[in-house]
Amino acid sequence: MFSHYNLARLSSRLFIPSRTWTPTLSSFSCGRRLASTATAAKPKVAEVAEEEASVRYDLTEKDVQRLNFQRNIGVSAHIDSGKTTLTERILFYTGRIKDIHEVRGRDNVGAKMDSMDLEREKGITIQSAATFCDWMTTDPITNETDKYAINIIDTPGHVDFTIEVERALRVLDGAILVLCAVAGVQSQTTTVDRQMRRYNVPRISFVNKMDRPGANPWRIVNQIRTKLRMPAAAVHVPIGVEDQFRGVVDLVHWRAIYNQGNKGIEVVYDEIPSDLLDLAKAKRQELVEQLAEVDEEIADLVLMDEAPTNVVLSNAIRRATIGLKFSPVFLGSAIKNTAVQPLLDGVCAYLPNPAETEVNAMDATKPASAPPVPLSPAADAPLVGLAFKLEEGRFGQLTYIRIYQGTLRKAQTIYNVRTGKKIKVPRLVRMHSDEMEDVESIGPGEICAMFGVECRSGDTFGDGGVNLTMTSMFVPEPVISLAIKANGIETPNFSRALNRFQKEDPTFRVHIDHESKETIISGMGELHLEIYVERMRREYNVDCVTGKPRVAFREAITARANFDFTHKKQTGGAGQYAKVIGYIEPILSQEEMQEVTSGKEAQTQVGAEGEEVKKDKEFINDVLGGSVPSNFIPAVEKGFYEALEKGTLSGNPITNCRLVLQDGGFHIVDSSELAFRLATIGAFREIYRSAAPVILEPIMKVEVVAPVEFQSQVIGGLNTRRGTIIDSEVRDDEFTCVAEVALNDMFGYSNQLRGSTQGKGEFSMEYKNHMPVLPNFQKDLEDAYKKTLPQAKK
Ligand SMILES: Nc1nc2c(ncn2[C@@H]2O[C@H](COP(=O)(O)OP(=O)(O)OP(=O)(O)O)[C@@H](O)[C@H]2O)c(=O)[nH]1
Repeated sequence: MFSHYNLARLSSRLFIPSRTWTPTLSSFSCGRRLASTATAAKPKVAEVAEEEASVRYDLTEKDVQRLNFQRNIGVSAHIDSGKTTLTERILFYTGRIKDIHEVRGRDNVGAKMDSMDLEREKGITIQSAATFCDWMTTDPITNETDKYAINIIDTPGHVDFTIEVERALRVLDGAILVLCAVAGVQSQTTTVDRQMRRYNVPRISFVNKMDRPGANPWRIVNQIRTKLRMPAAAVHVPIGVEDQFRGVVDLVHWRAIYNQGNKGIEVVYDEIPSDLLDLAKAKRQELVEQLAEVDEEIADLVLMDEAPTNVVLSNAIRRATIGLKFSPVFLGSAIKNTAVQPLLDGVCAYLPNPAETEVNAMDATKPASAPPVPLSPAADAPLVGLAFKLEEGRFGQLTYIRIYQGTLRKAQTIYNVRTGKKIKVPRLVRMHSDEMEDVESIGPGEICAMFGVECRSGDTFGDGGVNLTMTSMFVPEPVISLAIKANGIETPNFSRALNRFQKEDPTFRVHIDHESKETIISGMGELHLEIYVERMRREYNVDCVTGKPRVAFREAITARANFDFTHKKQTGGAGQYAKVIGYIEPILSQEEMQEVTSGKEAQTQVGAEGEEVKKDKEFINDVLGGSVPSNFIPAVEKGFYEALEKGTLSGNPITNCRLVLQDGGFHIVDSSELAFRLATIGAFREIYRSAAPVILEPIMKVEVVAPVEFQSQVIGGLNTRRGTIIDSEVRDDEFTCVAEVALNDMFGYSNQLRGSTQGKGEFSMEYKNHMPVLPNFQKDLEDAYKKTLPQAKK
């Protein structure tokens, strides 16, 4: 048996090809260093790592052999960069599909990974799709061929479906960041970059669309360095540009790579064309220099004026990539079937295997502050798996699960750690987009799906051996909402569909407005909600009428206010009596609040019990001496959270608020849970205005791309919408402008942009954060809300 940390040494003795690990002590120690870098954002890992080595389950030789040739990767990018087109090629070259079908292709089949009818009609990816394939790669140094098993998740690019990217990255070990060779780093690229950083996901970059007029890979490499602040260098030089693009120079192994045969299926290696030799030498030197900035071994060689060998270079790229310090940049054109296979070789060579990613869980039996428990991808260890995505399939609920530790078997009894419920796994499948393959068991480090298992997205499963729960993923707050009702008589399918979608997608929320009795759905954008309304019609046969989309405003207090409130009611029979004393205050400063809402830190987390823990709402019980009996404290807490549901300024939920209960009073007969709940709500409403509340609105980062001649119209249009221009870039005949605009000012923008650019402008927007509205607008919102209140209507 071998300890987890001995993996590197063991690998060297057993089977690891030279390109994946340098079998020396230095690679071992580097592995440790990288592990701690990779988990820098997670608490107390360093302390734990030292002690926990003995707690970790040992890996067997079989484990190591399997894990070394296993990769779990995601393909993420800005909308329309070519992720689905690229994944289609990957599936074709790995033999997973027999032919290539294009997104919006003339054959009307559509790409494999866009399996929903809606996706094929709209030509966009809505849900992430999982698949797996095997890739045979030949080591250019040893000439040995190895088979790698790759799980791939293709994620949507549109920001409205950002949760799909979020949950995919949560369970992946590495990613391909796709960029367009013309547009480069776009708004959604920065979002994906942030998400990759949040989950410590190493990435290789792929500059796609090298065949497009205006393709310029060097500008894109530069943008990765400056805009994403990620040290990067190309590992390829293009052979031919734009429509002449026909292959790449491999700078690491010093050779030319071309595609031949049907749809580029054959990879041909050749000498580097003589006219590219100088450029290739300069770019290899640039690669070495960039690596020297982040890797000691290469830095030492550079200092001694020595050139690294191909093996040394390749190992350094791997180390630095896994260490989240560097991104190698590959070039290609998915649509022209050029240089996709070298990217697959790059996935195997430079992205980590499941054992190289440090993963921690929380002990569900201990408080949240207890140190995390590191997991080990050993097949014989107790099972720990995370359900990261739910989907309604033809045969019931399909639950996607990533196994972190142990083995999941068909017919095995497993436990949902949150609910403690026992479940027998009825059916286990490996997913290939909408098709599936039945399997008997799934080992650690793999992704599969179970049928007929009731759970929530984010639940952890175990086999009873350990009681561990995985930490949560970031769930952004909804920015837009609309009222919805069935067209005609409401059937049970109406609520069935809404329940289903809420369970699948944590960014989709449903609530009933108690005053207007309307059902309100909220989400990440108009398209997001539109897709669900359409799915209700198609999948549940429910035609819906929707109201006008409304911005999801929020309220927040900005100052502390003390309360001393008595709730008293005497109406004949038993009375009601409760007294509460304490204060409310903001938890975070304005700046901190903006950080939280922009997702730099997880705002909504799932605690040990699986319940949502809102970091921006907190109740503290500071009562001493029993002035409020302990059995009434939960009622005070409940009342507080109830009061937060609806602020009295505009009727929107209140965030960033802490209530501290310090004192109170009770009556031996008349006090009850109801009385304390009502007393807290009363106290809160009474002093709310003294806590200087403000209304917050979602601010969006808007990116517009249009031909240069329309630049002034576009900027003028954004200015009239009170936008702040934060970046703009002019390329040959196109320009990009990035602005921050309040979502409330963005309604109707697509029509305006179409009109002012003769239909040639495009825009995308993503949620940035919530900010206080201007005082006059706050007054308008308050007045409008007052008119909707029952007393105003009388
Ligand atoms: N010129 C050129 N066009 C490409 C290339 N790859 C993809 N495209 C085109 O770009 C468009 C978008 O491609 P998709 O594969 O749907 O992009 P995506 O990133 O998956 O899109 P979403 O999932 O909706 O974000 C399609 O019209 C493709 O044909 C390429 O290498 N060169």
